[in-house]
Amino acid sequence: MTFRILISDPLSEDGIFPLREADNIEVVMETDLTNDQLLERIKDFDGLLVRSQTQVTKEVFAHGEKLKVIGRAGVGVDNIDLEAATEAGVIVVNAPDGNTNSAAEHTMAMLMSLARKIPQAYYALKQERWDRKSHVGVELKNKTLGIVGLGRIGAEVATRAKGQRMNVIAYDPFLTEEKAENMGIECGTIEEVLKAADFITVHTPLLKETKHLINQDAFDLMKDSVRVINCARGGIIDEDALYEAIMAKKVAGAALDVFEEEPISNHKLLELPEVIATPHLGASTVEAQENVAIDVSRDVVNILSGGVPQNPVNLPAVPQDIMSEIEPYFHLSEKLGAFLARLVEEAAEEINIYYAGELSELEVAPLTRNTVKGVLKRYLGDHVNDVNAAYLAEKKSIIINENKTSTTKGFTNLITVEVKTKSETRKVAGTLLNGYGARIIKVDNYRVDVIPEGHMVLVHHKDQPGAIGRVGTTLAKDNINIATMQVGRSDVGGDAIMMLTVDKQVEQTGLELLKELEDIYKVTAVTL
Ligand SMILES: NC(=O)c1ccc[n+]([C@@H]2O[C@H](COP(=O)([O-])OP(=O)(O)OC[C@H]3O[C@@H](n4cnc5c(N)ncnc54)[C@H](O)[C@@H]3O)[C@@H](O)[C@H]2O)c1
Ligand SMILES: O=C(O)[C@H](O)COP(=O)(O)O
Repeated sequence: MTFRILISDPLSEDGIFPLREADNIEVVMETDLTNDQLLERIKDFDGLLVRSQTQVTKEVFAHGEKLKVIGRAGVGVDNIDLEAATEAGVIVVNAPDGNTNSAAEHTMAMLMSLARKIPQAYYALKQERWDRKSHVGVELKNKTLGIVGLGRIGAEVATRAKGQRMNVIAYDPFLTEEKAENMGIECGTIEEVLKAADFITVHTPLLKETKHLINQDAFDLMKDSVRVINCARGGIIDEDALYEAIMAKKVAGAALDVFEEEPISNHKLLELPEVIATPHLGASTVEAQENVAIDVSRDVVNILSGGVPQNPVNLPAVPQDIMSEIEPYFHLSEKLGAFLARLVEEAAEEINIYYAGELSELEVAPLTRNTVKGVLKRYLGDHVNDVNAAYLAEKKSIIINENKTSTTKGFTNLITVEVKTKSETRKVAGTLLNGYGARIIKVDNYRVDVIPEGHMVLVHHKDQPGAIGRVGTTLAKDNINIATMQVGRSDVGGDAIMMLTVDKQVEQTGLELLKELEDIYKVTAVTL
């Protein structure tokens, strides 16, 4: 099978070699598509690679029926509708590390340009104006830089600012006094940072909480003649409030690489001599572009070959060492979920998963997702995958519980899945036998030993002589060969089950005949 990948923003050709080298991937680069053209084109593609320009909207997912992966060659994913991606079961990956250095260097370039009015002076000179008076700057040495958001880029900026002999004070919800001390900077609340700084630079993502984080109230707290820099995302600084603060001489200068609307055109801010700007160039270096294209291409190849991505955005990342420990249980966990979903007659309201033995020591969240996927496929079809299983369960108000215990009743590992519906609770348990693979070892309270594969028939009956024979004869009349049979009973003459594996699927008419037999309560066919 060949997977088709559309690249809709300019990406480094040198960086996409992992895609070019993959035998089963065809790359198409079309970087001038309008939104409507993208909607038309996307239906033919399994993957889409973008930077910040392409808007990956809900409609893109609605049209992209074959889409499996969106790769963001960069950090910010605010141009991608993550909820729509998750709902559609499309995994989103990004490249969070590759452009950190370039973005930090660009921030420093903007900081210095702002302090020394280099763009304004250059512009005057280009216009043949030898104007030294209007372009007197300020030094960075001994000034305080306030950093809002001390993640990858913020921390790199802090190190560089210290190199300029600036004092640095930062606010980040995850910044501790101890970490700040180790970095040789000060840790403050956002108010303390805003009040103390001569220069303020923001390095948060654009989120609901950070939208207009720097607003009129924030400007009011700042020192007079403060200078502000935004090389993170347009919208973190309220552009209208910034305009007013510059007009009121509260803010002496602003350096902007990003804007609330991009591309920006004719904005009143750009007309102010205090404002210097670049058109979202923070990551635009040869090195950063190569790095992010390599990282994201590798993840796309990984995903399309069934592997685990390094930088998933809408799926919790699982470290490789943990993944290799739980990988052998993936098949079992999904089959248990799928098996159980066939046994219940109504929609699941609660799924309880119990991990025992050596599994109780492991990070089992990916197995839980896999089990839930197995259950939900019964109701929602192949559309359910690891990315959207938990999301879809939540949307359907299905409660998921994950439990661990070290006792295993003799098995080194045991997964028990219980599904509750409005009127019944059913459960199934399975284990991975060293060297023999997956086994279902219990159905409800009956002990069995069945490979969870192929066609099965589960018969609930009364423990009476002749019941087994009647089932065998009826199946034989339907030309169904029984491969294996397990029986279990609660007590002599009481309730019992037969678990048959058969060579071909028993059709509905065959099931009806079985159900009519004497002493038979219930018959369920399961194909895994
Ligand atoms: N201009 C560019 O071309 C360019 C290039 C790369 C990254 N970026 C942008 O830079 C920003 C930072 O990127 P990064 O790689 O450092 O991300 P990161 O995730 O490493 O760091 C973001 C930090 O912001 C902090 N944060 C979140 N909410 C906050 C809040 N309300 N107040 C204070 N801090 C808060 C987080 O705790 C985190 O430490 C992102 O918006 C990214 O899209 C822009
Ligand atoms: O979030 C990012 O990585 C930067 O904003 C870079 O965006 P770009 O890939 O469009 O340059």
